[in-house]
Amino acid sequence: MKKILLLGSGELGKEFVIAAQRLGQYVVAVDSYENAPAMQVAQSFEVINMLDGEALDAIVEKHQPDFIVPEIEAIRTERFYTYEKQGITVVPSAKAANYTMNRKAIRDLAAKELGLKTADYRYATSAEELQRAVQEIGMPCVVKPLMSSSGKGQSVIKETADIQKAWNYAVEGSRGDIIEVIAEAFVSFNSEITLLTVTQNNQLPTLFCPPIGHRQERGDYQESWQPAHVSSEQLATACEMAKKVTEALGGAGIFGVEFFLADDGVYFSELSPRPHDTGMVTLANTQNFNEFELHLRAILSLPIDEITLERNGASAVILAQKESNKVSYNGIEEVAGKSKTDLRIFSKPTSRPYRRMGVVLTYDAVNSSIEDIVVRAKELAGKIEVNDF
Ligand SMILES: Nc1ncnc2c1ncn2[C@@H]1O[C@H](COP(=O)(O)OP(=O)(O)OP(=O)(O)O)[C@@H](O)[C@H]1O
Ligand SMILES: NCC(=O)N[C@@H]1O[C@H](COP(=O)([O-])[O-])[C@@H](O)[C@H]1O
Ligand SMILES: [Mg+2]
Repeated sequence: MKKILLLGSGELGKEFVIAAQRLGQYVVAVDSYENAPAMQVAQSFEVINMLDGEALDAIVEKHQPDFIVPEIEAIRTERFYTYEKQGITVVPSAKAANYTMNRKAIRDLAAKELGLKTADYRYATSAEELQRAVQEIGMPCVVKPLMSSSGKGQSVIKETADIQKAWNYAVEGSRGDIIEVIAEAFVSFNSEITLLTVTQNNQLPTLFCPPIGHRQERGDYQESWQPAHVSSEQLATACEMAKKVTEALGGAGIFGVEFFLADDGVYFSELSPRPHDTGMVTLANTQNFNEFELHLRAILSLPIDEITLERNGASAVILAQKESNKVSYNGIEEVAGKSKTDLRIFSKPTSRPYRRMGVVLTYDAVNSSIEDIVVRAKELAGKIEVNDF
């Protein structure tokens, strides 16, 4: 049995812990608040501020884990290099977690070092610098804090009057201590995908899951589906780029590599060195192993014979509308009564506007219409109401 220190205990962590429990592992789930989803199913838990390096050191020292598995980006990841030197395996690697928590590190690696095609981009540390950046890359463009996730602090500049607003919004939405933003040329893509990529130990080959399509609003995913319609040329290009970037980051585990598919080619956007939110569609048993099981197997160096598409599926998010610390749900019975449908409520102890509280999962046979499955997921997610009790 291995001891896993899971840093971040949201919905993705919860499914990962379930996968770990099923293979007899021990998990200490960590987050900034009590009763977080993954804590509800782990053997043990800790509540700390993960951006506090000393607090991190203390729990690593206390639990002496075999593996540290980051589940969110907002962690004092610089400390990971030290843990790695102490002989702890940071998943997938200290470099992967550290580079991806800062958009600058991962973007420069992808675009400059590895030569992957990305949107044109500039960095800015003030509203004036942002103005210059916008002049250079043109409008519309997308502004994001260097440190943020799930669309926090992200906005689109369409005219000069938006620049100051975009700067203020990015600063407000920035996590961590760096006040700097990236401005990216707006890519008018036809679709976007997540390519779940599994790197393995012992010289075993990198594996790819069938591509996942998704739709985003406010920088956060609303529906995802698998498989996405992608031409074989585009898929081959995406796989090649995913292989390059995951190899450069090192280690074993699953990565969610995000791409924009446009008329002028495939753009690398960013990646998560961990299960991806859009990959929750694999909870509809679209594959022989879901993304959490794949992450665990890769970490433990367990064989993954192959990854196969078992059926088509979709996920649609259930969002809260208001703040509450007494959350309950209406409509579960109605959704549960539908065929080829399932759902997950994450059991987050509190809600706030737009907080993701659950997902509805729909599926059908491999040759069925993906469009119909997505429509069904979306419609059924709309039937679940997050309420006070
Ligand atoms: N340069 C761009 N051109 C067009 N759309 C973009 C661009 N950058 C981001 N977007 C849109 O915004 C979404 C969120 O962007 P991104 O993935 O960079 O944000 P994030 O905060 O890291 O989100 P998450 O952590 O949930 O992956 C993208 O999936 C895409 O729909
Ligand atoms: N795009 C990243 C992502 O989906 N992360 C997932 O959301 C949780 C935070 O949710 P919360 O903000 O509702 O606590 C994280 O812990 C992770 O599971
Ligand atoms: Mg993203």
